[in-house]
Amino acid sequence: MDNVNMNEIGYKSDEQDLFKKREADALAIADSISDGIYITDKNGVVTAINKAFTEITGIKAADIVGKNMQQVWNNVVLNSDPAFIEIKPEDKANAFDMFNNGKKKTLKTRKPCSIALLVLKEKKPISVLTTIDRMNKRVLITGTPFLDEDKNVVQVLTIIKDLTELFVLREKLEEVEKEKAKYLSEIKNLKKDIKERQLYKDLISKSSSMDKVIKLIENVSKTDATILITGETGVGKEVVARTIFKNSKRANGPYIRVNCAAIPENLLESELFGYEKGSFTGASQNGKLGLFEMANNGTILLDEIGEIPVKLQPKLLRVLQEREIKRIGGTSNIKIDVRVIAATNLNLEDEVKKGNFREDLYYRLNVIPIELPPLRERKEDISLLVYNFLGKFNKAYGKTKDFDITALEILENYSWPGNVRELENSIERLVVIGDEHLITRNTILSVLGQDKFYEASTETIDGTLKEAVDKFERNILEKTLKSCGSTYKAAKILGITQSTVVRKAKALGITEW
Ligand SMILES: Nc1ncnc2c1ncn2[C@@H]1O[C@H](COP(=O)(O)OP(=O)(O)OP(=O)(O)O)[C@@H](O)[C@H]1O
Repeated sequence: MDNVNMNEIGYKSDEQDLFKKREADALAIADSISDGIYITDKNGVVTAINKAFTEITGIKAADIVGKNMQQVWNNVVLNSDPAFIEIKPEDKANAFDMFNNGKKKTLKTRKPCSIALLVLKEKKPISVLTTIDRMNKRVLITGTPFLDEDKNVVQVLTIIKDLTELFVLREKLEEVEKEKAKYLSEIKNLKKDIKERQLYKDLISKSSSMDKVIKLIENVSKTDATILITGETGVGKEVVARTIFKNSKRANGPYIRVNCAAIPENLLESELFGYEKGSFTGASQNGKLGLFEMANNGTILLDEIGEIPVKLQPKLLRVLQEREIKRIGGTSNIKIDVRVIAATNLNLEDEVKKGNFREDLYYRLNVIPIELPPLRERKEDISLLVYNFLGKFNKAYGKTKDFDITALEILENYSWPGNVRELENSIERLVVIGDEHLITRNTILSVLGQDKFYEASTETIDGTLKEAVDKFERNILEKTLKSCGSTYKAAKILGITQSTVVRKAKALGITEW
């Protein structure tokens, strides 16, 4: 610990001896502790500092010892510290929280000044939290007065506790806590997501157009409204109907699917509405429960509704209007509580115009229309469907097949006229056929047929055969080069040499990929 020559500050020699003796021990102890210490006399002159004081404040003994704190403050400290936050002695243990909450104006802030001088003035212990900017430190400074018998301050002991590391740790802890909270909420959301997706697990999609459909499904599932699902063959109309059923309050009731196109016209009526015993030649002696009755308290899907014979349409209209059926040969009406979902790949408005479908029945069915877009209009769904089907069929056939990037690209670019059904069947074939682990573009072309994937190039071409062939070649070469990014890889995929790829690309004017 560095201290001042006692003569210089006016101590008598016997006082000096006593003082020095006592101090010698105290100073040795002071140097060994990690808190910064400085002592000022009753005039505010610094009489001693310890080593930690210099380490924490950067102020050397020569700059401070023997000098008045006001002078030191003016020369060294002033302008470097922001406002002091005063901490009551009893709050010192909670200095961290005090500092963080200090910005909340609940704590008294003081104009930066020398704590020793402040203690001299106010004659009481004072603690402040502040920063020493030039040392990049956060500190708790506590000044304690030593009073004589007349309550005059004879000395001030100021201790500077370096809290920087603790603050850094505290901040890190807070960051970790925040991260933890973020992850916990993410996990919660994920679980919620998975739970929600569970309801839609049969309906795989990520396209925005299918998102809209899912939103609509969510909204209509909870109602009993009649729904008409339209869309090309294989787009997933049945999947949507089943999803609505599973999410409805009728989920525990029956779900009956009737393919109106698959049942012969003369049988459809008895299938739908049932018959009383002996009501017609060949009828069962016990009569028969119709599908509407079987679906009571549940849901009936009238698939391929566009195919329902005109003769039967008034009877169906009556069921929708009155919510009751009459069995063939029966005399009484039977009340039924069935939610009706109809699906078709025909344009029912056209069928109405052609006279094949009753307009009133169309309106009764079309209360909530759900139109499913064809797969070619939601290409974003293809990769997700591909990998889902790949997983499904790998599991089913005990395989571990995978697609390479060129394979996925060719699948994404195909127009899939048979929609998801065609895609699903294609993936099944690709998994079943062949032993190679990796399904490549070539595998697809050979298993599923070249022609179908080159349909885009079979459009009518004006010009000579050579021009048509060139266009076709350029198309294939360009796409392959773009998808794999190298002439070597393209050569491998297309089954030609790399020099042929380079020569053809040059001849066909393909310069970038
Ligand atoms: N979004 C989807 N996610 C997963 N599988 C789907 C999806 N859409 C359709 N499928 C699958 O595709 C096949 C055809 O679907 P679905 O029978 O629902 O089509 P559809 O539109 O009713 O066809 P159709 O008009 O020929 O009756 C089914 O095996 C079904 O599981």
